Amino acid sequence: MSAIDDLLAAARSGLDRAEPEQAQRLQRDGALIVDIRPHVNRLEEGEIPGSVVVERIHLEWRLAPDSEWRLPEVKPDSTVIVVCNEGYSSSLAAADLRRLGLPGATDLEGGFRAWRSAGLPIREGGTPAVP
Ligand SMILES: O=S(=O)([O-])[S-]
Repeated sequence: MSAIDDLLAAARSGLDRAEPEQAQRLQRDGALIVDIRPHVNRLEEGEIPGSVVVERIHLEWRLAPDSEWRLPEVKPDSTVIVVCNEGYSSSLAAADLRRLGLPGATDLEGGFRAWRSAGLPIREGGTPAVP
C-alpha cells in the first residue's frame, strides 16, 4: 500500500460514509452538503441542488465550529456531507473536519458522479463558492 492509500484508509475508518440516496435523505433531514469540486467540474457536470460550494482551500475555516469565519449554519452537531468528484479527496476533507470538532462530518461515497449515476436531481453547475 502507498502512503496515500494508508492515509485514505485511516480517514475512512472514522467516517460513516453516505451513499447517494442516503445523502439525499440526510439532506432532507437538515444535513448540509458541501461541494469542494473544482469550478470546471461543477460547470461541466452540474451540482447537487441545495449544496453549498466551498473552495477546498477555505474548507476548514468555513466549517470548523469554532472558526470565526465559519458558515452561520454550521453548528457543532451539524451533519455535513463533503462531496468531490469520485469520493476520494472528500474522505480526507471530512476526516479533517471531524478532527476540527465536527463529529457529524462525512462524505458522499462515489462523489458527485455516483449521485448523478443514481439518477438523483442535479442543478446547473458553476455556482460561485461562498466567499
Ligand atoms: O475528486 S476525487 O478526489 O474523487 S478524484
